[in-house]
Amino acid sequence: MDAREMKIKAAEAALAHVEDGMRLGIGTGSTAEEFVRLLAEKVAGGFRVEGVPTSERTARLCVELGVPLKSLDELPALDLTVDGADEVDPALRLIKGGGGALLREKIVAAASERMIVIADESKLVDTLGAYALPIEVNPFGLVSTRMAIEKVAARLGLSGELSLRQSGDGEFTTDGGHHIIDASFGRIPDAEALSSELNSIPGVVEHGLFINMAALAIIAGPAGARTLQANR
Ligand SMILES: O=C(CO)[C@H](O)[C@H](O)COP(=O)(O)O
Repeated sequence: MDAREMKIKAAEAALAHVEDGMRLGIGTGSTAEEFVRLLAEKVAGGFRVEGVPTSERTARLCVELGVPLKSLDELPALDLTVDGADEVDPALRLIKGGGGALLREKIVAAASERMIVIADESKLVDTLGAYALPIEVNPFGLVSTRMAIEKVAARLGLSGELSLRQSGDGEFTTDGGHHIIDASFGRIPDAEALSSELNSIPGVVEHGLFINMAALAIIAGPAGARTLQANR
């Protein structure tokens, strides 16, 4: 089974949690897109859902495939969000934002009764941090914000390269008009402490640590999909 097939397996298993009439947060990335494709097939067969996309990219795919969309202001409380992740640890702490949508992803997940994460098994780790942590920052005062990130990281015994994400023609810009610093801290032993320290920096708009948000993770490997439950 190749990586795409594993993503499809995870997406299929997540679809089993979606009930007719649900208000759904719809994630971003290649795994979430497999979910959108499967959801669109069900919608074409008469299944009713209303989706809130977590990015312009996801919105475009939903429109193309006929998945009905609403804005989060129109549907401010959602039943379920299904989204991918860059890393998942055994406590279902996540690193997200590889696709640059972490701010809307976190807002949508927080507005949802439940979040289900779907991923292939390469995303499952013992400790978060091998994947560089995306930190969404306001373009104003970028150098000061970067220094503040280095300072809080050092207080927690973390260091590593902070690189401003680039796209083809300059700095990568998120759907909200911000930039992303990818922080290669390596192992993050205390994700909760890093999360609250980063939240205290004014120029940090949001970061990719999702803690106490996912209720279930559906992880697909060559033998099929298995479900991990959060112990809360
Ligand atoms: O957080 C994300 C986007 O901001 C994605 O969920 C994450 O990057 C995983 O993407 P993929 O399913 O393509 O591996």
